[in-house]
Amino acid sequence: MSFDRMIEKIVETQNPTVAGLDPKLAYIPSYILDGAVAKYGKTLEAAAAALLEYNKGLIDALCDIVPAVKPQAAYYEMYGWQGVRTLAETVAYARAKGMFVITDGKRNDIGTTMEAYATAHLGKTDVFGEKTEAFGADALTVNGYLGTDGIKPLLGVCEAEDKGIFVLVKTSNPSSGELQDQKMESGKTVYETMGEFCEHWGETIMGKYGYSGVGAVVGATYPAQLGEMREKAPHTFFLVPGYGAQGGGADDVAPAFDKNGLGAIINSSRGIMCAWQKEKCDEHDYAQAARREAIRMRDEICARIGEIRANG
Ligand SMILES: O=C(O)c1cc(=O)[nH]c(=O)n1[C@@H]1O[C@H](COP(=O)(O)O)[C@@H](O)[C@H]1O
Repeated sequence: MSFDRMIEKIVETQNPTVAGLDPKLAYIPSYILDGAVAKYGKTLEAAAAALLEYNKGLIDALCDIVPAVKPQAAYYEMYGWQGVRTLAETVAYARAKGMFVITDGKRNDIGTTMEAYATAHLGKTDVFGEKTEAFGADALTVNGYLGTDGIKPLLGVCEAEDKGIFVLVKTSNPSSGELQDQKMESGKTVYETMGEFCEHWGETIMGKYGYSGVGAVVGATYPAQLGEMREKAPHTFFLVPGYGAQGGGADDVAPAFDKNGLGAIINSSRGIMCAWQKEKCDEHDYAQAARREAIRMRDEICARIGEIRANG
């Protein structure tokens, strides 16, 4: 019902980061692609099989040092139902390896439809009287801009199934300020107001470490807002994308953490997935290159957190 399981995983691995699994065929070594095409031809089935093999390699290489993965649903939907099957298989594989799985779906709709999304990704679907996990993630990214009735159905599922949600508050993209930075009649910005909603929505699903099961997405590309929101939303755990490929670094993400070095999990997708291409190493070494980048990222961020804690 909260992010306690994720926090415990972060503490166990001493690593407040999440590896994004946003696979594209262009990132996948040719030996994997060739094998899939030899088996299935140039089909969606082949693409989906290649994605799965690539993801499994990454998960195997990361699962003992990185607490969580974040597959972004769009990269799987791009390959039709075959791709969506790979999403489900990726979630199951990562969970079986002990990783906390955040499905990045950014879902949003009216209450009754959100109930269906909540059931699909976090809950159990009623199949002829039998309750079965459909996708089975641990957390889901959602858009809260439809208001409370869109979020409420998720809270019930989070409480019953020990799951969490991350609500978009201040996104990492260049245009995020167009709407999110606007001042409302209250004098507060839109993102600040959404942060207040997160604090409120989370009240009924508080965890033992002071954070609720309602987290917020706040981008690494806006460090000042990260620091502002850390103060204003003290019970809201942050998912922080924008490190690496979007330009964010350790200094930028540092304000996301509380005085105990908790409170945030930093995502890198392309930075980790494409490390082998950046390194220009042998393609068979792609997963170990991802591991090297994940270790570099962890050490850089942990060193920065250590400095902050040392300086009070
Ligand atoms: O919800 C997200 O994860 C998200 C929110 C946001 O504001 N910005 C953002 O980049 N993301 C996601 O975080 C990932 C960033 O990927 P990289 O830029 O490759 O590290 C992608 O899956 C994005 O969809």
